[in-house]
Amino acid sequence: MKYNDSVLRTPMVIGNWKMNLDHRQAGQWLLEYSGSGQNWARRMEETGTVVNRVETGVLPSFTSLLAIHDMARKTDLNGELFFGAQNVSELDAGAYTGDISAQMLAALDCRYVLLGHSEQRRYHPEDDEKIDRKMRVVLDSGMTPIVCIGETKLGRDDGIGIDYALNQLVSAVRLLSPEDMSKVIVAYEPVWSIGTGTPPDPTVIESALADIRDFINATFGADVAAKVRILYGGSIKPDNAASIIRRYGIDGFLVGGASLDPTKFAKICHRVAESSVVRLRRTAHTIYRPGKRTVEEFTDSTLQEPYQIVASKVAQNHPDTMAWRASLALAAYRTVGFQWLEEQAAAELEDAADASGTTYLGFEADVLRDMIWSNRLRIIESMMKLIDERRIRGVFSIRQWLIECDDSLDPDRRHELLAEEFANVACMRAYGEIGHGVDFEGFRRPFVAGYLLSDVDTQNRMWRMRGIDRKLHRPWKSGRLGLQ
Ligand SMILES: O=C[C@H](O)COP(=O)(O)O
Repeated sequence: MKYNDSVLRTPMVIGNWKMNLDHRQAGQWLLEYSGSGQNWARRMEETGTVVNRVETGVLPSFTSLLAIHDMARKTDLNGELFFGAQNVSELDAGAYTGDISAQMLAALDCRYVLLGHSEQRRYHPEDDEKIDRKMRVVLDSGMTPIVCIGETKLGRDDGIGIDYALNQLVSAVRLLSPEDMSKVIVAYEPVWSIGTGTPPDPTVIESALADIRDFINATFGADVAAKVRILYGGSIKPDNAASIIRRYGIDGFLVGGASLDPTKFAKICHRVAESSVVRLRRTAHTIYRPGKRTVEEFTDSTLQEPYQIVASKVAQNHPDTMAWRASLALAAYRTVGFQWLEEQAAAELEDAADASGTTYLGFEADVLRDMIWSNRLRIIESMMKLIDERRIRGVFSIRQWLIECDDSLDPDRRHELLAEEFANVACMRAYGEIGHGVDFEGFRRPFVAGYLLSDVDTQNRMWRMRGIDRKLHRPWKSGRLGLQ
């Protein structure tokens, strides 16, 4: 598995209350959140939706920390909602009027300490050197630093957005060992998006976070890069959370304004939990091509005889179109390297002895599906190669992704569809049903489509895979964002 695979990390949502909510208001917030906030989790459990756990936490002011600490114990939120501080002194103890030490925060059971927030950098003499010392004391006290980085509007206009943020990260983590670094959380917050209601385009966030993770990989190695959670912060609201979290490699949010309202905060957590379903299991069901939303359209425009006829026949025989979408999906898998999928599945199967379930090419269906999922980046790379060689054309994607992309769906409906999609194993069933009558080799070369199990921006990913210098990639400047 690759270090940039989101499935490796638990997503998280952290509310930064800044200088808001005194200790009484904080108590009230907690009561309201424990009512509204937890309902979504229960609802998802009741409907049988498997969700990845979302780690949630708040960063109250120093004066509210004790109240949150005590209240969390009294409500059923203990262990469900964590908390931390918005800053800390880099010094241990002594005559430092107005400072709060890491030891004091640890004694309050703080889990996180926010470091280097742009408002601290702006309104206080918070510099990179101080931040790296703070990082040390926080880690030594057993807490988790959340280090904020992000460019100003000036940096963005100059086209040095992510480089500016990366420089901040370089100095914040320069004293850390790989082991220390793996405990750190990074929050990318472009300063110009904080409190403005205008986050960057999701594809830009995705690209920035990928650059940050690439840097961590290059500096600390792939194991560390796979563990570090990278959050986005800046104007996150319930309305935009879903479209951002579904992008590749985004591990959650640092939420300011919206976290002051417990209901909004809970909704954001809900959106992240829903997305985590998709992040965990993106089974393949759909052939999709931009502008051609249905499989029928895709087939009519892309497949040639005799394969078009085969596909249409399958469709007629399977009014549940999901089934034949799945057949095409599997044809695509087969196109790009079933051999290594089979090899890996075989290795897995040595441990999974139960051969009594549905089998596919001798493999237990769930095992094979998981193999496909966990190796999807490799599949994508193979597909990219085939696209480059012009051996396949079109774009291949997944039904969950389509559902998520469909802005006409209201959140409840989207949730229903995702749950339904997640629950079914049509992919494997369909193959079992129709596998005998279809000439998969026939599907192979001319058309079965290209971009597999991927929610990444095609253009960016291709560049990255080809090792193109990211400095040449200036989405900030050129305004060329997203899928071209
Ligand atoms: O720490 C949180 C960020 O500064 C984001 O604040 P915001 O959500 O109000 O834009």
